[in-house]
Amino acid sequence: MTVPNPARRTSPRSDLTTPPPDAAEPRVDPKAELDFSEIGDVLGNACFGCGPEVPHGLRITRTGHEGSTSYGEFTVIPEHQGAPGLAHGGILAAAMDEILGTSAWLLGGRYVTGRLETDFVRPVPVGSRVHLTARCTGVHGRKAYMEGEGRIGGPDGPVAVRAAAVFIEVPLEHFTEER
Ligand SMILES: CCCCCCCCCCCC(=O)SCCNC(=O)CCNC(=O)[C@H](O)C(C)(C)COP(=O)(O)OP(=O)(O)OC[C@H]1O[C@@H](n2cnc3c(N)ncnc32)[C@H](O)[C@@H]1OP(=O)(O)O
Repeated sequence: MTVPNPARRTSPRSDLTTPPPDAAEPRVDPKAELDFSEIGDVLGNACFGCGPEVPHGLRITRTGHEGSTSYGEFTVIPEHQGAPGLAHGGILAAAMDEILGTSAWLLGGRYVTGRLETDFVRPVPVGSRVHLTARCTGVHGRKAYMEGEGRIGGPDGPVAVRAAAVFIEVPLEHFTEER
């Protein structure tokens, strides 16, 4: 297996996903926190990322949070393959989108992914349990800057994927208007 060179893989962040100097510190909304711990499935069960019974979905379990840092896990199943025996990169990006979106949710607004940048650091074999972490690095207007990583086998396992993103706050109509 190819060994990644950490010196060349410091961060997926670009200027677009780096908070500006005058960004505010993230503040967790107590009501969103309540959603996280007591409702969990507030968005329904159809989500490809976290729906517990979506066929071939990621079925990510949110395992906890500390401030805006959130944690989750999922298992790579054969239907998540790209190259034989290995997770598809799009699956790993979707997993990062989900956990980054979870941290954005904790801020209390309704956020959608505007931009998602991903570094694929090492291959992830089918059967792996992937441990996801995400956090908010700053808020500026409607923009929430996010970053996170996925590790193989445990919270201290080797990093397989890193992501940085900017999420944009949207009104409720974003989800309800007819298109
Ligand atoms: C416990 C339960 C947990 C629940 C946890 C739930 C987890 C769910 C996770 C899944 C999340 C998703 O996948 S969401 C689905 C994927 N995403 C989408 O479908 C979004 C599609 N795109 C859009 O609808 C739109 O482009 C928007 C809303 C993103 C932006 O449009 P807009 O509202 O007109 O805003 P606009 O004026 O263009 O931009 C507002 C500001 O954001 C910046 N901005 C906009 N787009 C970008 C961009 N790509 N990259 C950088 N910056 C951007 C602009 O420069 C501007 O900055 P400034 O001028 O203010 O400085």
